[in-house]
Amino acid sequence: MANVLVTGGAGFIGSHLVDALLREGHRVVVVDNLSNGKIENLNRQALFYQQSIQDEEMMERVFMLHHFDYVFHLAAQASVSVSVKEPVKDAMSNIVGSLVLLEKSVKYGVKKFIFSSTGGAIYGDDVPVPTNEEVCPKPVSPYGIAKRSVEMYLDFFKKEKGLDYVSLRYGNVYGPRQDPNGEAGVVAIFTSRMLKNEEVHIFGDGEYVRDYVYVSDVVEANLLSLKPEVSGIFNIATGVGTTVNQLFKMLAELTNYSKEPVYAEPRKGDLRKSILDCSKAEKLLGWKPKIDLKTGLALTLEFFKSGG
Ligand SMILES: O=c1ccn([C@@H]2O[C@H](COP(=O)(O)OP(=O)(O)O[C@H]3O[C@H](CO)[C@H](O)[C@H](O)[C@H]3O)[C@@H](O)[C@H]2O)c(=O)[nH]1
Repeated sequence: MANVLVTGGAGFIGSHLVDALLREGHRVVVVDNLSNGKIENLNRQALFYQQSIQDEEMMERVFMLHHFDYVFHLAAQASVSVSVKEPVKDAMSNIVGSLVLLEKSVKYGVKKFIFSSTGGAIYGDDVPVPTNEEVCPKPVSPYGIAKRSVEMYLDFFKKEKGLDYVSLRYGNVYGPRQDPNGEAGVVAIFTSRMLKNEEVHIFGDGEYVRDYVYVSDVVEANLLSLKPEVSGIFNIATGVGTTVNQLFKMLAELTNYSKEPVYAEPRKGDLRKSILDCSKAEKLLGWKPKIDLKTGLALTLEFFKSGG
Protein backbone atom coordinates (compact mmCIF):
# COMPACT_ATOMS: atom_id res chain seq x y z
CA MET A 1 0.00 0.00 0.00
CA ALA A 2 1.41 3.36 -1.06
CA ASN A 3 0.62 7.03 -0.54
CA VAL A 4 -0.38 8.38 -3.90
CA LEU A 5 -1.22 11.81 -5.31
CA VAL A 6 -3.44 12.03 -8.39
CA THR A 7 -3.69 15.50 -9.89
CA GLY A 8 -6.76 15.86 -12.07
CA GLY A 9 -8.38 13.03 -10.11
CA ALA A 10 -11.89 14.36 -10.78
CA GLY A 11 -11.31 14.41 -14.52
CA PHE A 12 -12.12 11.87 -17.19
CA ILE A 13 -9.00 9.70 -17.05
CA GLY A 14 -7.91 10.73 -13.55
CA SER A 15 -11.15 9.65 -11.89
CA HIS A 16 -10.90 6.15 -13.40
CA LEU A 17 -7.30 5.94 -12.21
CA VAL A 18 -8.34 6.97 -8.68
CA ASP A 19 -10.98 4.20 -8.63
CA ALA A 20 -8.37 1.63 -9.71
CA LEU A 21 -5.72 2.79 -7.20
CA LEU A 22 -8.27 2.60 -4.37
CA ARG A 23 -9.30 -0.89 -5.50
CA GLU A 24 -5.63 -1.90 -5.27
CA GLY A 25 -5.59 -0.67 -1.67
CA HIS A 26 -3.55 2.53 -2.03
CA ARG A 27 -4.16 5.70 -0.02
CA VAL A 28 -5.19 8.28 -2.59
CA VAL A 29 -5.10 12.07 -2.38
CA VAL A 30 -6.65 14.06 -5.23
CA VAL A 31 -5.80 17.64 -6.19
CA ASP A 32 -8.19 19.09 -8.76
CA ASN A 33 -9.42 22.64 -9.29
CA LEU A 34 -12.59 21.33 -10.95
CA SER A 35 -12.01 23.45 -14.03
CA ASN A 36 -12.69 20.40 -16.22
CA GLY A 37 -13.14 17.77 -13.55
CA LYS A 38 -16.47 17.02 -11.94
CA ILE A 39 -17.18 16.33 -8.31
CA GLU A 40 -19.57 13.50 -9.37
CA ASN A 41 -16.60 11.68 -10.88
CA LEU A 42 -14.63 11.77 -7.69
CA ASN A 43 -14.38 8.64 -5.55
CA ARG A 44 -15.44 9.45 -1.98
CA GLN A 45 -12.71 7.28 -0.53
CA ALA A 46 -10.07 9.66 -1.87
CA LEU A 47 -8.99 12.66 0.16
CA PHE A 48 -9.80 15.71 -1.94
CA TYR A 49 -8.19 19.14 -2.18
CA GLN A 50 -9.95 21.55 -4.50
CA GLN A 51 -7.04 23.70 -5.54
CA SER A 52 -4.80 24.58 -8.42
CA ILE A 53 -1.49 22.81 -8.92
CA GLN A 54 0.00 26.24 -9.63
CA ASP A 55 -0.61 27.32 -6.03
CA GLU A 56 2.87 26.65 -4.63
CA GLU A 57 2.06 27.37 -1.03
CA MET A 58 -0.91 25.03 -0.96
CA MET A 59 0.97 22.32 -2.84
CA GLU A 60 3.81 22.59 -0.33
CA ARG A 61 1.32 21.87 2.45
CA VAL A 62 -0.21 18.91 0.64
CA PHE A 63 3.19 17.33 -0.03
CA MET A 64 4.41 18.01 3.52
CA LEU A 65 1.32 16.41 5.05
CA HIS A 66 1.08 13.26 2.96
CA HIS A 67 4.58 11.93 2.19
CA PHE A 68 3.68 10.66 -1.27
CA ASP A 69 5.45 7.63 -2.68
CA TYR A 70 4.08 8.27 -6.17
CA VAL A 71 2.62 11.20 -8.08
CA PHE A 72 0.31 10.67 -11.05
CA HIS A 73 0.07 13.97 -12.85
CA LEU A 74 -3.05 14.27 -15.02
CA ALA A 75 -4.25 17.78 -14.21
CA ALA A 76 -4.03 19.87 -17.36
CA GLN A 77 -5.52 22.41 -19.62
CA ALA A 78 -6.61 19.60 -21.90
CA SER A 79 -7.88 21.31 -25.03
CA VAL A 80 -5.63 21.66 -28.05
CA SER A 81 -7.73 24.47 -29.50
CA VAL A 82 -7.75 26.47 -26.25
CA SER A 83 -3.96 26.15 -26.19
CA VAL A 84 -3.82 27.74 -29.64
CA LYS A 85 -6.09 30.61 -28.59
CA GLU A 86 -4.61 31.11 -25.13
CA PRO A 87 -1.01 29.84 -25.04
CA VAL A 88 -0.21 31.69 -21.80
CA LYS A 89 -3.10 30.08 -19.97
CA ASP A 90 -2.02 26.71 -21.38
CA ALA A 91 1.61 27.16 -20.33
CA MET A 92 0.67 28.34 -16.83
CA SER A 93 -1.29 25.18 -16.24
CA ASN A 94 0.62 22.64 -18.30
CA ILE A 95 4.21 23.84 -17.84
CA VAL A 96 4.34 25.98 -14.66
CA GLY A 97 1.86 23.77 -12.79
CA SER A 98 3.87 20.68 -13.70
CA LEU A 99 7.09 22.35 -12.54
CA VAL A 100 5.60 23.12 -9.14
CA LEU A 101 4.79 19.41 -8.75
CA LEU A 102 8.25 18.35 -9.89
CA GLU A 103 9.96 20.60 -7.36
CA LYS A 104 7.77 19.38 -4.51
CA SER A 105 8.28 15.77 -5.62
CA VAL A 106 12.05 16.20 -5.36
CA LYS A 107 11.86 18.04 -2.05
CA TYR A 108 9.64 15.42 -0.45
CA GLY A 109 11.35 12.31 -1.84
CA VAL A 110 8.72 10.98 -4.25
CA LYS A 111 9.87 7.63 -5.69
CA LYS A 112 8.40 8.08 -9.15
CA PHE A 113 6.51 10.74 -11.10
CA ILE A 114 4.04 9.36 -13.66
CA PHE A 115 3.11 11.95 -16.25
CA SER A 116 0.16 11.90 -18.65
CA SER A 117 1.57 13.10 -21.95
CA THR A 118 0.21 12.99 -25.46
CA GLY A 119 1.04 10.81 -28.42
CA GLY A 120 -1.54 12.52 -30.59
CA ALA A 121 -0.17 16.05 -30.30
CA ILE A 122 3.55 15.51 -29.75
CA TYR A 123 4.90 13.99 -32.97
CA GLY A 124 3.40 16.32 -35.53
CA ASP A 125 2.58 15.47 -39.14
CA ASP A 126 4.96 13.92 -41.70
CA VAL A 127 6.24 11.19 -39.41
CA PRO A 128 6.30 7.46 -40.08
CA VAL A 129 3.13 5.70 -38.84
CA PRO A 130 2.73 3.80 -36.64
CA THR A 131 5.00 6.26 -34.83
CA ASN A 132 7.40 5.01 -32.18
CA GLU A 133 9.01 6.89 -29.28
CA GLU A 134 12.31 7.30 -31.13
CA VAL A 135 10.75 9.72 -33.62
CA CYS A 136 11.78 13.27 -32.82
CA PRO A 137 8.73 15.19 -31.53
CA LYS A 138 7.69 18.20 -33.58
CA PRO A 139 4.56 19.42 -31.81
CA VAL A 140 2.45 21.86 -33.80
CA SER A 141 0.27 23.23 -30.97
CA PRO A 142 1.10 24.97 -27.67
CA TYR A 143 -0.57 21.98 -26.00
CA GLY A 144 1.92 19.58 -27.61
CA ILE A 145 4.80 21.96 -26.98
CA ALA A 146 3.91 22.12 -23.28
CA LYS A 147 3.66 18.34 -22.95
CA ARG A 148 7.03 17.91 -24.66
CA SER A 149 8.54 20.62 -22.44
CA VAL A 150 7.47 18.78 -19.32
CA GLU A 151 9.05 15.59 -20.66
CA MET A 152 12.31 17.52 -21.07
CA TYR A 153 12.02 18.85 -17.52
CA LEU A 154 11.40 15.27 -16.37
CA ASP A 155 14.69 14.28 -17.96
CA PHE A 156 16.42 17.19 -16.27
CA PHE A 157 14.95 16.39 -12.86
CA LYS A 158 15.94 12.76 -13.25
CA LYS A 159 19.54 13.53 -14.20
CA GLU A 160 20.09 16.43 -11.81
CA LYS A 161 17.87 15.53 -8.86
CA GLY A 162 17.37 11.76 -9.16
CA LEU A 163 13.58 11.85 -9.60
CA ASP A 164 12.52 8.76 -11.51
CA TYR A 165 9.70 9.17 -14.03
CA VAL A 166 7.40 7.56 -16.56
CA SER A 167 5.78 9.60 -19.32
CA LEU A 168 2.80 7.98 -21.00
CA ARG A 169 2.00 9.33 -24.45
CA TYR A 170 -1.66 8.52 -25.00
CA GLY A 171 -3.46 8.13 -28.28
CA ASN A 172 -7.06 9.38 -28.43
CA VAL A 173 -8.50 8.22 -25.12
CA TYR A 174 -12.24 7.60 -24.93
CA GLY A 175 -14.74 6.01 -22.58
CA PRO A 176 -17.26 6.70 -19.82
CA ARG A 177 -17.06 10.14 -18.12
CA GLN A 178 -15.49 11.87 -21.13
CA ASP A 179 -17.11 15.26 -21.40
CA PRO A 180 -19.01 15.73 -24.68
CA ASN A 181 -19.18 19.50 -24.23
CA GLY A 182 -16.47 21.44 -25.93
CA GLU A 183 -14.44 20.68 -29.00
CA ALA A 184 -12.36 17.66 -28.08
CA GLY A 185 -13.25 14.01 -27.62
CA VAL A 186 -14.95 12.93 -30.79
CA VAL A 187 -16.34 9.67 -29.36
CA ALA A 188 -18.12 11.47 -26.51
CA ILE A 189 -19.41 14.17 -28.86
CA PHE A 190 -20.75 11.76 -31.47
CA THR A 191 -22.29 9.40 -28.90
CA SER A 192 -24.15 12.06 -26.97
CA ARG A 193 -25.37 13.78 -30.14
CA MET A 194 -26.57 10.56 -31.73
CA LEU A 195 -28.47 9.57 -28.61
CA LYS A 196 -30.29 12.92 -28.74
CA ASN A 197 -30.80 12.49 -32.50
CA GLU A 198 -28.90 15.75 -33.09
CA GLU A 199 -26.77 16.63 -36.11
CA VAL A 200 -23.26 15.21 -36.11
CA HIS A 201 -20.49 17.24 -37.71
CA ILE A 202 -17.48 15.72 -39.41
CA PHE A 203 -14.65 18.15 -39.96
CA GLY A 204 -13.05 17.88 -43.41
CA ASP A 205 -13.56 14.72 -45.45
CA GLY A 206 -13.76 12.35 -42.48
CA GLU A 207 -10.64 10.48 -43.59
CA TYR A 208 -8.56 11.76 -40.68
CA VAL A 209 -7.09 8.77 -38.88
CA ARG A 210 -6.73 8.40 -35.13
CA ASP A 211 -5.63 5.69 -32.71
CA TYR A 212 -8.46 5.33 -30.20
CA VAL A 213 -7.62 3.74 -26.84
CA TYR A 214 -10.14 2.82 -24.13
CA VAL A 215 -9.78 4.49 -20.76
CA SER A 216 -9.38 1.31 -18.68
CA ASP A 217 -6.38 0.32 -20.80
CA VAL A 218 -4.83 3.73 -20.11
CA VAL A 219 -5.46 3.23 -16.39
CA GLU A 220 -3.76 -0.16 -16.57
CA ALA A 221 -0.67 1.45 -18.15
CA ASN A 222 -0.53 3.91 -15.25
CA LEU A 223 -0.72 1.09 -12.70
CA LEU A 224 2.03 -0.88 -14.45
CA SER A 225 4.24 2.22 -14.36
CA LEU A 226 4.64 1.67 -10.61
CA LYS A 227 6.88 -1.36 -11.24
CA PRO A 228 10.34 -0.31 -10.04
CA GLU A 229 12.12 -1.36 -13.25
CA VAL A 230 9.80 0.73 -15.46
CA SER A 231 11.10 4.16 -16.43
CA GLY A 232 11.03 6.51 -19.43
CA ILE A 233 8.62 7.33 -22.24
CA PHE A 234 5.93 4.98 -23.59
CA ASN A 235 3.28 5.29 -26.28
CA ILE A 236 -0.08 4.07 -25.01
CA ALA A 237 -2.62 3.39 -27.75
CA THR A 238 -3.52 0.41 -29.94
CA GLY A 239 -1.53 0.66 -33.17
CA VAL A 240 -4.84 0.53 -35.03
CA GLY A 241 -5.99 3.48 -37.12
CA THR A 242 -9.65 4.41 -37.54
CA THR A 243 -11.06 7.18 -39.72
CA VAL A 244 -13.74 9.56 -38.48
CA ASN A 245 -16.06 8.16 -41.17
CA GLN A 246 -15.55 4.62 -39.82
CA LEU A 247 -16.12 5.83 -36.28
CA PHE A 248 -19.32 7.58 -37.35
CA LYS A 249 -20.58 4.38 -38.95
CA MET A 250 -19.79 2.21 -35.94
CA LEU A 251 -21.51 4.59 -33.53
CA ALA A 252 -24.49 5.16 -35.82
CA GLU A 253 -25.06 1.38 -35.91
CA LEU A 254 -24.77 1.06 -32.15
CA THR A 255 -27.17 3.93 -31.48
CA ASN A 256 -29.56 3.29 -34.43
CA TYR A 257 -28.83 6.77 -35.67
CA SER A 258 -30.20 7.30 -39.17
CA LYS A 259 -29.18 10.86 -40.05
CA GLU A 260 -26.33 11.49 -42.47
CA PRO A 261 -23.28 13.28 -41.05
CA VAL A 262 -22.89 16.98 -41.83
CA TYR A 263 -19.51 17.61 -43.39
CA ALA A 264 -17.97 20.88 -42.19
CA GLU A 265 -14.80 22.88 -42.79
CA PRO A 266 -11.63 21.01 -41.80
CA ARG A 267 -10.51 21.97 -38.29
CA LYS A 268 -7.38 24.11 -38.24
CA GLY A 269 -4.27 22.28 -37.16
CA ASP A 270 -5.85 18.80 -37.27
CA LEU A 271 -3.30 16.09 -37.99
CA ARG A 272 -4.11 13.92 -40.97
CA LYS A 273 -2.99 10.69 -39.40
CA SER A 274 -1.97 9.63 -35.92
CA ILE A 275 -1.26 5.99 -35.11
CA LEU A 276 1.13 4.96 -32.34
CA ASP A 277 3.53 2.05 -32.25
CA CYS A 278 3.14 0.61 -28.76
CA SER A 279 5.64 -2.26 -28.92
CA LYS A 280 7.91 -0.61 -26.34
CA ALA A 281 5.07 -0.61 -23.77
CA GLU A 282 4.36 -4.24 -24.58
CA LYS A 283 7.98 -5.24 -24.10
CA LEU A 284 8.99 -3.13 -21.10
CA LEU A 285 5.74 -2.33 -19.30
CA GLY A 286 4.13 -5.69 -19.97
CA TRP A 287 1.14 -3.73 -21.27
CA LYS A 288 -1.27 -4.48 -24.10
CA PRO A 289 -4.66 -2.92 -24.81
CA LYS A 290 -7.44 -5.32 -23.87
CA ILE A 291 -10.52 -3.50 -25.16
CA ASP A 292 -10.97 -3.19 -28.93
CA LEU A 293 -12.83 -0.24 -30.42
CA LYS A 294 -16.12 -2.05 -30.94
CA THR A 295 -16.26 -3.24 -27.34
CA GLY A 296 -15.09 0.12 -26.00
CA LEU A 297 -17.71 2.04 -27.96
CA ALA A 298 -20.45 -0.26 -26.64
CA LEU A 299 -19.25 0.30 -23.06
CA THR A 300 -19.13 4.06 -23.63
CA LEU A 301 -22.62 4.01 -25.07
CA GLU A 302 -23.94 2.22 -21.96
CA PHE A 303 -22.59 5.04 -19.85
CA PHE A 304 -24.13 7.79 -21.95
CA LYS A 305 -27.45 5.93 -22.12
CA SER A 306 -27.59 5.72 -18.35
CA GLY A 307 -27.48 9.47 -18.10
CA GLY A 308 -23.83 10.20 -18.87
O1 LIG B 1 -17.37 16.99 -33.75
C1 LIG B 1 -16.30 16.53 -34.16
C2 LIG B 1 -15.15 16.38 -33.32
C3 LIG B 1 -13.99 15.85 -33.87
N1 LIG B 1 -13.93 15.48 -35.17
C4 LIG B 1 -12.70 14.87 -35.73
O2 LIG B 1 -12.38 13.74 -34.94
C5 LIG B 1 -10.97 13.54 -34.91
C6 LIG B 1 -10.51 13.46 -33.49
O3 LIG B 1 -10.69 14.71 -32.84
P1 LIG B 1 -10.61 14.93 -31.25
O4 LIG B 1 -10.94 16.37 -31.01
O5 LIG B 1 -11.43 13.92 -30.55
O6 LIG B 1 -9.11 14.62 -30.86
P2 LIG B 1 -7.70 15.11 -31.52
O7 LIG B 1 -7.28 14.08 -32.49
O8 LIG B 1 -7.80 16.51 -31.94
O9 LIG B 1 -6.75 14.91 -30.28
C7 LIG B 1 -6.33 15.93 -29.45
O10 LIG B 1 -7.29 16.13 -28.45
C8 LIG B 1 -7.49 15.02 -27.59
C9 LIG B 1 -8.56 15.40 -26.60
O11 LIG B 1 -9.55 14.45 -26.62
C10 LIG B 1 -6.21 14.64 -26.88
O12 LIG B 1 -5.80 15.67 -26.02
C11 LIG B 1 -5.14 14.37 -27.92
O13 LIG B 1 -3.89 14.14 -27.26
C12 LIG B 1 -4.98 15.53 -28.85
O14 LIG B 1 -4.08 15.19 -29.86
C13 LIG B 1 -10.38 14.73 -35.68
O15 LIG B 1 -10.08 14.33 -36.99
C14 LIG B 1 -11.50 15.76 -35.68
O16 LIG B 1 -11.46 16.61 -36.81
C15 LIG B 1 -15.04 15.64 -36.01
O17 LIG B 1 -15.00 15.33 -37.20
N2 LIG B 1 -16.19 16.15 -35.46
